[in-house]
Amino acid sequence: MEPILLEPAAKGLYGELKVPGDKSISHRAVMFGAISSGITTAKNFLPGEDCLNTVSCFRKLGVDIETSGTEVRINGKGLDGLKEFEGLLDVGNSGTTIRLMMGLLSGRPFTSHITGDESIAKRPMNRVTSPLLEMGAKIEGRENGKYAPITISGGRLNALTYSMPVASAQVKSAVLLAGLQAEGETVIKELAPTRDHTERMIRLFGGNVTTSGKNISIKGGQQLKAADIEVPGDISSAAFFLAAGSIVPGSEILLRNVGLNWTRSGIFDVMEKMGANLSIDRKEESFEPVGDIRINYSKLKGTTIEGGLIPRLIDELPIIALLGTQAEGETIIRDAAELRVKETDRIETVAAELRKLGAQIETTDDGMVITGGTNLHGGTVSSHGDHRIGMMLAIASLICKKEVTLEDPASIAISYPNFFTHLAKLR
Ligand SMILES: O=C(O)C1=C[C@@H](OP(=O)(O)O)[C@@H](O)[C@H](O)C1
Ligand SMILES: C=C(OP(=O)(O)O)C(=O)O
Repeated sequence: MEPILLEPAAKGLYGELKVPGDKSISHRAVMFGAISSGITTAKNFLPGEDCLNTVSCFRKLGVDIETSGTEVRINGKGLDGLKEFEGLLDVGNSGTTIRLMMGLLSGRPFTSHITGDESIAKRPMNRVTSPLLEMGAKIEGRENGKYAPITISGGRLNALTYSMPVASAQVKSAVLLAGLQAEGETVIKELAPTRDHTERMIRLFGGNVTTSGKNISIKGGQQLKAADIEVPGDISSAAFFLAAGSIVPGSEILLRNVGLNWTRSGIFDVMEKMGANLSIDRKEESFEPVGDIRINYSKLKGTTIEGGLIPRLIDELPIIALLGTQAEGETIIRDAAELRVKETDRIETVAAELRKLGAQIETTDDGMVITGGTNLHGGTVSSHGDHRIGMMLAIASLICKKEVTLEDPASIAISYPNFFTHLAKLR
């Protein structure tokens, strides 16, 4: 796709939006629908490229899945309904798809080959390979199973007690999906709480998983039953408009039906600490909490973001860095080395691209130090194929003195296909 020219905002952003369905929950709706028995329907499903790749992989594994816009119907035949696919299962750009599928396919009695794009080929898979090997799976990949393409010869698994070396919902979910098929009880010990959509979904599908402090346990041999799901709006997508509303003077934006799961809502803690004018109207809770969020422009102040807060806002750190450039004083991000192994090295990409617009950001091993109160000028920047970097830069362009040319804007469709239509609605 051609670069796109983005004009600064002439006035405040105003209006209301329903952001698309949550990416993490959409992936899991397809996966759990596929391994349960009966018809699962998901409404407000995210038709972004990552989730469509999950659909395509499960179709290849023999699951009948119908999609129509944001509605998906999955005809699950239980775990045994998955059939060997001799070709390549291609996850595209989606880390969630490859890592969760590795856990699931480790317990299936056939061989699977999983691959993805250039970015996936650079992301570490050993964090998943290693507990799965301990459970008895046979996994091969480049550099001793560290990188995709990955080949899994699945079969009987033994339960495992696993202390996670990183705070990662993808690793936790992969081990849970393997644990669901293993002999005995698998116990996962988390370093810090990470998103708990897998645990919630297992319960919604009639399974049993227990959480006690940082320990999560699951017994093998459970059969899951189909469920009907209404996917909440994605808080990680909402975050771009929360940021826009709080840095473009005169703005007032209402975001409806956004997921408010505590394990994902660290962005609220940070924005409140920065002095953002944010109010949340919580709705009655279903399997995931949802509500409406109103944001008004206000002056921000710098803050420090670290420790257990990081996994609760990991995907929001690029847009939080932009907030930091506009706040009074310094904003410091620490303990976020995980950013280096996302779609791009998000510490270096955020800093390099925002510097092109005039920001002052120093990178550290595990974060950034962002100087506040900087005026951004125009320029040419790139998403580097990373959807969150692309959206962050598009929001930055609103407060730039001159136009911004954004290269590789197509990547935004990975998680937010109608992002530019929504942005135009608010202008
Ligand atoms: O489980 C998930 O759906 C996700 C977990 C996070 O990754 P990690 O588990 O690698 O932290 C997050 O960054 C990703 O966007 C989605
Ligand atoms: C890191 C992300 O996704 P994934 O790991 O699924 O590629 C993301 O969406 O920001």
